[in-house]
Amino acid sequence: MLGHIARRLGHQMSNGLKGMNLPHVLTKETHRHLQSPFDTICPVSMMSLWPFSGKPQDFSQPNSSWSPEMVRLYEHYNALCDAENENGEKKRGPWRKLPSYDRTIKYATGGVHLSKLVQAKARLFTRCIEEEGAAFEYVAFLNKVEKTCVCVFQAGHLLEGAPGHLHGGAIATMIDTVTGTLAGYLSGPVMTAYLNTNYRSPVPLGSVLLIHCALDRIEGKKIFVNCKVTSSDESKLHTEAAALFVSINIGPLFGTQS
Ligand SMILES: CCCCCCCC(=O)SCCNC(=O)CCNC(=O)[C@H](O)C(C)(C)COP(=O)(O)OP(=O)(O)OC[C@H]1O[C@@H](n2cnc3c(N)ncnc32)[C@H](O)[C@@H]1OP(=O)(O)O
Repeated sequence: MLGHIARRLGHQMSNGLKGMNLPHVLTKETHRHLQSPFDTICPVSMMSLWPFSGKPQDFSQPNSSWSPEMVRLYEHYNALCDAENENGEKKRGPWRKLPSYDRTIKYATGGVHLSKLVQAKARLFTRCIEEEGAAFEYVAFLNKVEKTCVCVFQAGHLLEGAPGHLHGGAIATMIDTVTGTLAGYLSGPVMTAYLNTNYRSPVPLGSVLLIHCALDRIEGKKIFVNCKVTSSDESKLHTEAAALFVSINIGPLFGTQS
């Protein structure tokens, strides 16, 4: 959700804004992002990545735990990121693969409720387990034309709820993550106000799922997003959800009201 700000901040810092008040920069970024929701999406290789310590790991790249179905779907959506024009030349398609790191803004100050120790150890919930394949393996793609996001998700063995099946909270976590990512790319920093989830059929552990999210509407500060979780061939509906995100001023998260 805040990854775009980290990337943009990196660009600004490399251009000599070091020492600027961070919340002030972030607020400016929020406004800039609101005006131009998609132009911050760029390939990882082109990003300036301060405030990460070095080049952060993109966890949404294939690893050895990914099943053939997971890899197939990754390659399918990855291929949609490139398109050909009528002359057969390659150009960027409407889809973008979104990188996924284990933190958003690694060295940002603040987290007003956190001790420095906790702050230093903080990790994005879905990226907090180091064993590949054990929990949340996923990759998300964003379609800037359709204002949709699709996530390919492989549910690992540490996510058990009912015996042999995926925990409902883990499903909700992924829905929150993907709908929140879409809302964030559309409107800048947001927080989940509600997430209404209907579980239609249980998900066997180890399954590969598709999580399709689409913008429903934006009303002022409110971004409404709907979501469907299906089997990888889309024949079985597992979960439906409707989420409301509210645009926020992220200053308070960093210890200031401005
Ligand atoms: C890359 C990874 C992405 C991961 C994404 C994960 C995102 C998260 O999980 S965030 C964590 C969970 N969410 C939270 O902790 C949020 C806690 N709640 C809050 O902070 C606030 O209530 C917040 C920000 C949602 C709204 O507060 P605030 O900005 O003051 O909004 P407020 O002015 O009260 O309301 C704005 C509008 O939203 C509406 N609204 C706010 N909350 C709700 C709600 N729960 N239900 C319905 N409508 C609501 C209000 O009625 C109002 O509508 P209108 O403009 O039509 O009058």
